[in-house]
Amino acid sequence: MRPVLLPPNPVQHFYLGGDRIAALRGIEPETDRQPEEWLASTVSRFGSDRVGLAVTEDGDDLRDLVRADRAAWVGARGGRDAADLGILVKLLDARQRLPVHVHPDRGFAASHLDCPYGKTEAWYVLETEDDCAVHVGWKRPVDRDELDRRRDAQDGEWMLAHMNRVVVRPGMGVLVPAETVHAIDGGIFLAEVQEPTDFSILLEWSVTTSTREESHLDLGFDTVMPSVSTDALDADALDALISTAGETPAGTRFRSLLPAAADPYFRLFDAAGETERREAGFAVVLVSGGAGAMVSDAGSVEVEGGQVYAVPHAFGEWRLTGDAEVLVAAPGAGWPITLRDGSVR
Ligand SMILES: O=P(O)(O)OC[C@H]1O[C@](O)(CO)[C@@H](O)[C@@H]1O
Repeated sequence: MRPVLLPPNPVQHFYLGGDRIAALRGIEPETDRQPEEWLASTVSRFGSDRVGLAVTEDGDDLRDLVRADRAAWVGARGGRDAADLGILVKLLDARQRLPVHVHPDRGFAASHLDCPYGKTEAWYVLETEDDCAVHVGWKRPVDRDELDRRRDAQDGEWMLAHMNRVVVRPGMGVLVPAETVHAIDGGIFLAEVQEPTDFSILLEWSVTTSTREESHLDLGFDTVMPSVSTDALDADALDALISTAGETPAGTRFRSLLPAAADPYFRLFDAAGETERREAGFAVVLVSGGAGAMVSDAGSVEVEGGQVYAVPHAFGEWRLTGDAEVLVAAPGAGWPITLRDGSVR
């Protein structure tokens, strides 16, 4: 089985952006609020059963292809359901600051949302304007009642002033554990790898087209606020969430781009040129530049900058030839066993 080419799959959203995705993927944005593309997604937006789903060039839902031949796509038993690929990959092209928001962990999702995944996520910075930052975790512990009041007053300035501000550069990776407050400045273009859900708690809906009623997962703030951490994320803990491997050029080895703490959830690598062989396994490949081929015993696929592929396990071990550069996203180490054994929160 060979990798499947995926046409652009832009997603309309509640924040501005999308021109850099359009340029990379060779499309005209339909609106100025098209800031995300969901790559190889077999999950849809919260509240929708279609938006976000990847469709192949032949018009098939990737979800249906995976369901029909799970062993070939995933090569392992288990997962949330027959279409589960263990990760969701997005391009995220912000032209305004994203709202301060939070995602639940697996325990909360299991007990309130009937889902074994939470939404731990990680960002890999592709491009940024000067002095753009991400905002991750609280600098000091915050009081829960005060946070409720600031949320009700939509006091985003207070929230940001209490959060860690990290100026980013291309090639930086940032892991955002579930329950951690976060926001992304306008001007940043990144690849995001996350657990395959769309569970968000918006603390600051007023800078978006979203409403308060759309901000608490239909569960009410009283229910969701306990999954918003009010603890401090201190300097050492923040350091452990940041990687800088990608600030030097990609080489012929598949190089891990995210902090080690991301490994149980998802992995992201880059490589370029005539690469070493990569193990078999489901992967999402973004060709970030150049041209070449993905080659395995199952065949060869010509690739060029701007393309996205879903690579099935049954493609086997593969390598890159030519002068293409790729980003490769893969499920976490030990997945899907880790989904049920309670070792990942
Ligand atoms: O999860 P929401 O509410 O769509 O938030 C907007 C975006 O923010 C992110 O969580 C990044 O912080 C994206 O995964 C998401 O699409």
